[in-house]
Amino acid sequence: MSEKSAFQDNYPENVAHCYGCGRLNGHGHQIKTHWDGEESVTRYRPEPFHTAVPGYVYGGLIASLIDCHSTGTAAAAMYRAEGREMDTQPAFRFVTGSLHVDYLKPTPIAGPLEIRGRVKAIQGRKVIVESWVLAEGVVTARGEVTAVQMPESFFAAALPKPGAPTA
Ligand SMILES: CCCCCCCCCCCCCCCC(=O)SCCNC(=O)CCNC(=O)[C@H](O)C(C)(C)COP(=O)(O)OP(=O)(O)OC[C@H]1O[C@@H](n2cnc3c(N)ncnc32)[C@H](O)[C@@H]1OP(=O)(O)O
Repeated sequence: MSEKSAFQDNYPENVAHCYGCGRLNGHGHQIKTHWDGEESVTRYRPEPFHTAVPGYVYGGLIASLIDCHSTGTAAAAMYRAEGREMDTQPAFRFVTGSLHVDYLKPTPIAGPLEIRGRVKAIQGRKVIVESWVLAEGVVTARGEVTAVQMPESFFAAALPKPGAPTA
């Protein structure tokens, strides 16, 4: 069942607001990623305002797509490694420890992009994922992400402290 839903559809609510992949972020990219055998795949259609040089995609968007595609792949890979469905608890919540992107060719803004990923290694709490961006079947960018399972302290650090200024 959850192998058919997108990885991101299974994110618990407290990690479902990410600008790149959160289904609850109405301003975000809301990417959707699925397994395709041993690879993960996301399809995304850039908007005209995602322009860098006219006709080509802004590199920050490409980095964002690689980032969230890869962190989602990391989480899904942990479920696979444990033989668990993605909607079961406890959830494997990941954040980006490092993000590396090589821009190989200009990425045309017309038409859909495909982001594909593959797990390079699962090492304790971290998963290393390599991902690449294809436009019309041509690889235009390649990335590597080290995704790390969030320590419990992550949420505490993210929340405003009682009495702290809010603006
Ligand atoms: C699928 C279905 C359901 C899924 C269910 C939920 C899924 C949920 C997915 C949510 C997807 C959201 C996707 C948001 C994508 C962002 O945009 S996240 C925002 C950007 N990232 C951040 O803000 C992270 C900020 N950094 C931190 O919070 C901390 O530095 C970290 C990354 C959590 C690491 O802290 P820590 O765990 O205390 O660190 P530590 O114990 O020293 O390190 C753990 C391991 O990670 C390694 N590591 C730590 N930092 C780095 C680094 N920068 N580079 C390389 N390795 C590193 C360490 O070397 C160590 O490795 P080992 O020694 O164990 O081999």
